[in-house]
Amino acid sequence: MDRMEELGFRSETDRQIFREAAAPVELSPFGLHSGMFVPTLERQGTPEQSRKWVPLGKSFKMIGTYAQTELGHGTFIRGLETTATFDPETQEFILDSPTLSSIKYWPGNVAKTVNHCLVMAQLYTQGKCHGTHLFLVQVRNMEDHTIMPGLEIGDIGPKLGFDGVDNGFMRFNKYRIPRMNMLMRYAKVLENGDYIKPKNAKLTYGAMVMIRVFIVMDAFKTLSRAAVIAVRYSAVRRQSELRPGGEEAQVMDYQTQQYKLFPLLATSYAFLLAAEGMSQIYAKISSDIERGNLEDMPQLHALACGLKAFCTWVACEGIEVCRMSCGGHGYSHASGIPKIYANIVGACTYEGENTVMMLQTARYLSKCYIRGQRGESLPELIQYLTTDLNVKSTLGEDCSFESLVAAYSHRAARMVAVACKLQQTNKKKGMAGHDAWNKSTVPFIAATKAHCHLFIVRNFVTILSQKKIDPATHNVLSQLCTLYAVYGIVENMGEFMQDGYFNQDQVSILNRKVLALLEDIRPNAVALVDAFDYPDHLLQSCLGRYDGQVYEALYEYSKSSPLNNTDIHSSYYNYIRPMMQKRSESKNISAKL
Ligand SMILES: CC(C)(COP(=O)(O)OP(=O)(O)OC[C@H]1O[C@@H](n2cnc3c(N)ncnc32)[C@H](O)[C@@H]1OP(=O)(O)O)[C@@H](O)C(=O)NCCC(=O)NCCSC(=O)/C=C/CC(=O)O
Ligand SMILES: Cc1cc2nc3c(=O)[nH]c(=O)nc-3n(C[C@H](O)[C@H](O)[C@H](O)COP(=O)(O)OP(=O)(O)OC[C@H]3O[C@@H](n4cnc5c(N)ncnc54)[C@H](O)[C@@H]3O)c2cc1C
Repeated sequence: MDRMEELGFRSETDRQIFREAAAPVELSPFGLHSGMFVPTLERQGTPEQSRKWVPLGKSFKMIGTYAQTELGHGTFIRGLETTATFDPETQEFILDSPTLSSIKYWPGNVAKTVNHCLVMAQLYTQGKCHGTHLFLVQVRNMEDHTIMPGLEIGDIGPKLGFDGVDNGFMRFNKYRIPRMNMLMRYAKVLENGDYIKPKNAKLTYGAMVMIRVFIVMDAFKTLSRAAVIAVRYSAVRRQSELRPGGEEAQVMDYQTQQYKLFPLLATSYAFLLAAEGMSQIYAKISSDIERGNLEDMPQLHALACGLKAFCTWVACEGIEVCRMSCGGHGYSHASGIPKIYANIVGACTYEGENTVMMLQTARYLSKCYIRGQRGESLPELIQYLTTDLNVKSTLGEDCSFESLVAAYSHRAARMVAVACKLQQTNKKKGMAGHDAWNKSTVPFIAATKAHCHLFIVRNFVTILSQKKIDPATHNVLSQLCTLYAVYGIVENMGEFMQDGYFNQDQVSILNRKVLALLEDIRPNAVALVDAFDYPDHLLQSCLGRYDGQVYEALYEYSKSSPLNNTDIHSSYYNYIRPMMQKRSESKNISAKL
């Protein structure tokens, strides 16, 4: 913190980069404080509350986290059971965990680190429940860090990853906080207990929308780091004879290795641009919301949910491909890839379980489809839904950006239409609305993935056609953009071909194009990963070192293994030698027998 002040880091982006460099492998125990707790105080508190609390948070006098999930509920926020009951006599809220399943469970850094939490609880006043709201709760003594009376707090135990984060549990026993500790920017409880409702109940969910936007950038960061490691290692690693009798080949010269890695390299660039595009959309719509214009709130929610789910799913699958493309050394922590995977794969679950998030986007697409069918105007990002589905592809040998975007638009429009028609058929069969929806959610998930895929391809193409980029760089980025789009079609050909959108010649063109692009990208592959400019300190990888001294690094890494501190391990004296002695005695006995 002090070091950031010394360095004059003011922007949150710079501070985030510094924090990542300071804790390159383990996630910072202050990540939720800076990334969720402080921004939520800023966005959900009244101006007075923000003025009072935000400086304390930014100066780390107050260290907090976001405590919403309970043992019994994480996804279904409306089902949360923690209660906050207003007591007009004392002007306090009484927080309580009425059931075992209501115990807060998972909140990061709640176990040992933070002294405050933003707690999501069902608000009761004048005997009526008004749904979930956020409350600022002090959980530890500011003098000696002991747990406040009326609270039970602890760590939830080992996890797949997130080792730097003390995820904890927290139980309230009639725990009192001042009335003014309810975040009251959008909803209020007056001194007499009257409840003033917000313009939209989902404004309370704003913190999660913000983090989902950040997670799209996390998907880029983690996938690109794994790609850097795998591509650099593939340039160093020589294995097997590509030409009989010749020298062992760089594994990057095998077409299969290129087909594994280069589309992931292209995806990394696509996700970086998508994350920047998503952030710009978030900045614009969230500022509209803060000024009271909620018109585009549904569109923001739908886009953030969909991209968060799509990008984390693809990134996690891609990181695993990078690990496996490094052979045995990829499985070692020396590669740096297992830790990258373990720390990002949780993002498919937290901040909104991916399937549930995709269904939120699907719900929005379903409503837009109906509006489109009625001839109503649609937001620009959704206008493809009115695409004429009778049109066939004009794709030629050049696989132009225009023909590729048209293909993705057609695929998404067709799949949304199929899912919506199934939902409508279910209703016509007499199903209740919720059953008609549930019985069409599998096609809706597929359609929503196609919707997100279109956003990323179109965004990549738009940036290449709008931004001023030098011709050489533009040429290489265009190769990556074309590879990302063509690879996506080849790998999902059924969805593009189901209605005969492509003819057989066009399918052959696409299959040839994806292989030709691998050869085009091969000469620039290392330069394209070097361009991410991740320092070795951040990658923490013997395989992905900039200097390529992989075997020297692996040997030094292995020698540093704690098991090498002694030549003979205590297990020999405690177990192996007694076992061997027992065997030899029993052998003598059997020999005598
Ligand atoms: C799944 C959710 C969104 C369901 O919420 P619910 O209240 O049940 O709403 P409905 O599904 O009934 O939808 C009603 C209506 O509201 C719209 N809507 C929902 N959410 C939002 C939103 N955030 N912004 C705007 N609009 C929203 C929805 O589209 C519907 O609109 P209609 O026009 O169709 O009526 C909700 O339960 C949810 O978000 N669940 C996920 C919980 C979650 O994300 N938890 C995260 C906890 S913090 C964490 O995980 C931290 C991790 C560590 C780290 O980040 O490092
Ligand atoms: C590493 C990590 C860190 C976390 N940090 C925090 C934190 O700091 N603060 C916090 O409050 N929480 C935190 N969480 C909790 C996290 O937010 C929840 O786990 C997440 O929201 C998923 O909810 P759940 O666990 O109830 O999953 P569930 O919803 O129970 O998921 C189980 C299955 O049910 C399915 N499902 C659920 N609802 C539906 C539906 N409507 N339609 C279709 N399928 C459905 C899901 O798709 C999934 O397959 C963290 C979790 C992890 C893993």
